Amino acid sequence: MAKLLGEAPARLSRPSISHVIFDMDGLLLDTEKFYTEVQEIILARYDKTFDWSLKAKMMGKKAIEAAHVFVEESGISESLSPQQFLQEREAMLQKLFPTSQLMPGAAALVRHLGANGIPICVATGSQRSHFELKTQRHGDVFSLMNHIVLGDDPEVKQGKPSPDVFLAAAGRFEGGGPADRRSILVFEDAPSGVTAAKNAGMSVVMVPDPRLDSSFHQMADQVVESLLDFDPAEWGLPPFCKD
Ligand SMILES: O=P(O)(O)OC[C@H](O)CO
Ligand SMILES: [Mg+2]
Repeated sequence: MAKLLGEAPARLSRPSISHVIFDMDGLLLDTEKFYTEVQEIILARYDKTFDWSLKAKMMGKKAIEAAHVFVEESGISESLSPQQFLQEREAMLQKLFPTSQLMPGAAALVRHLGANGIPICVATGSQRSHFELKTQRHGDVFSLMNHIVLGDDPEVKQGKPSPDVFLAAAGRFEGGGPADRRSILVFEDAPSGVTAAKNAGMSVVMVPDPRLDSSFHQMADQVVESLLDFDPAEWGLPPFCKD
């Protein structure tokens, strides 16, 4: 099976990458499954099914923005407000988040780029309280980041697909980051995140969940099945050492 799922037509003009920004949920950490699980439980109470077309519209967004999508798109806004939805899922999420695991290939890629002096950071829609719970067992990886920009950062006025979180992340690299934003490579799993990175003028590798409709792959510059399949050398980044 091909590990490279897609390639944008502009492959030959691919820029050389100097800086890397990682998304967190569903990209570095396997936390998207927790959101799916609790949202399935909540919708089941209304005799409704949580499916991947709704998931695609929610993932990557700030909590309150995703909550509006959830109650409106599922047709339960008369019974449950976005705020009530967030309160209800919070208790379940707080139990699940500390069990978060790294996605395949995440630790190796972060360590490789860090060891080779590539400036790296995280840009997530996740709020600080959730970030702390999700990363409590993964300080060794997250401590390698130059900085981490969270969804409740004052500079992030709007969540993804707004470019705010990626522009804030770029601006916090030494010297304000590279002038040519295309030389920043963003790793993302969510449609809203890929759009946000493109809105910020950056290059994007998408690592989508296989259940996500492939029409969402189109905006990404490259689509891979797993971080294990990413080849840094294709982007002018230091190559992995061959054993
Ligand atoms: O994918 P992230 O890291 O931007 O997180 C967004 C939400 O917390 C979950 O969809
Ligand atoms: Mg994500």
